[in-house]
Amino acid sequence: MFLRSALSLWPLARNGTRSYSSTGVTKLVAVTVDDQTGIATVNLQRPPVNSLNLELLTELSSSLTDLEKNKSRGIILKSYSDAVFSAGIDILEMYKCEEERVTLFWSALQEVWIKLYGHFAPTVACINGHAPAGGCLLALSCEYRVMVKEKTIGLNETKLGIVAPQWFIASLVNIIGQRQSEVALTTGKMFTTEEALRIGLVDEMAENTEDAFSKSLEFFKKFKNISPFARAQTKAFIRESTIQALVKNREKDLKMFINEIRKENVQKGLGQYLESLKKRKVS
Ligand SMILES: CC/C=C\C/C=C\CCC/C=C/CC(=O)SCCNC(=O)CCNC(=O)[C@H](O)C(C)(C)COP(=O)(O)OP(=O)(O)OC[C@H]1O[C@@H](n2cnc3c(N)ncnc32)[C@H](O)[C@@H]1OP(=O)(O)O
Repeated sequence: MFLRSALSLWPLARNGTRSYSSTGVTKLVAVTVDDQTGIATVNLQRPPVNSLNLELLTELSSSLTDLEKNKSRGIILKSYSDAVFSAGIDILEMYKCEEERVTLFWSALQEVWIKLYGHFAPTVACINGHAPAGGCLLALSCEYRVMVKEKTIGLNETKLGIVAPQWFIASLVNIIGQRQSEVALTTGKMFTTEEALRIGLVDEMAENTEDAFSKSLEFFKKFKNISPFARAQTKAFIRESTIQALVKNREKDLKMFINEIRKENVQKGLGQYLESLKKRKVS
């Protein structure tokens, strides 16, 4: 009954799923909701590597708001690409950036993290490709991670000469603990899927995207006999202090980000990193 009335808020059904985008035109984020289960698939689709720019984050943020309003039964976050889940922040948002745009950009990233980390329904990252830095952050924000074999994941910020903000760090520490996080963050370690599974950074390994998706769906079955309210409130209690640490310091965090990326040595490093990306290829 509850499911029916919640789902009736969604746009027209098509082949057992409902698709929508908050702008009415699907662009960088496509959301489909399964009619039977009420589970939403949020597909990131910004070629070539789903790097996170202002437009993608703004769409993702409003999709998350819609899913919260429409009482989705769960979210699977995945990529349109079998190669890359998300390449993290679009370096062009940090390199030679205008103050107004970078302010909007960082605020949108904060907003997405707050909404995803605190989403009331169960969330799964179906990591069907590489997930460095901001890509890893999105995966860490979910409750469960299924990752396709032979990909890589990690917070590699120090390799770019930048510092992962406290909320990135907290998201990692809450999953793999302080010691493992310290080593990983200070060395900018990118874990293979197999390594990530061993340290609990991901929960399951999959053969391919299809396998990852079906394993992601299985996660929701764990809550079949659990009260949705009890589940959601427990999640909120567990995550509250981590979320509040950013919510209370958003302005300070924004200023720190802008100060940091404006430094001459950081700008130089980002420029060199962009150049090196253009020269190299990952198999
Ligand atoms: C005191 C502290 C206080 C505050 C904090 C201050 C500071 C800042 C914290 C900021 C946090 C940043 C987090 C980030 O997310 S930074 C981004 C890090 N991302 C990466 O390092 C990933 C880089 N990319 C890759 O490793 C590979 O591209 C990848 C493995 C994802 C995919 O490889 P593949 O071979 O499939 O593709 P490529 O040929 O490499 O790439 C295709 C084209 O895309 C361009 N590209 C890739 N990644 C990015 C990116 N992140 N931003 C912009 N552009 C990107 C790449 O150059 C290719 O372009 P073309 O050559 O085709 O033009």
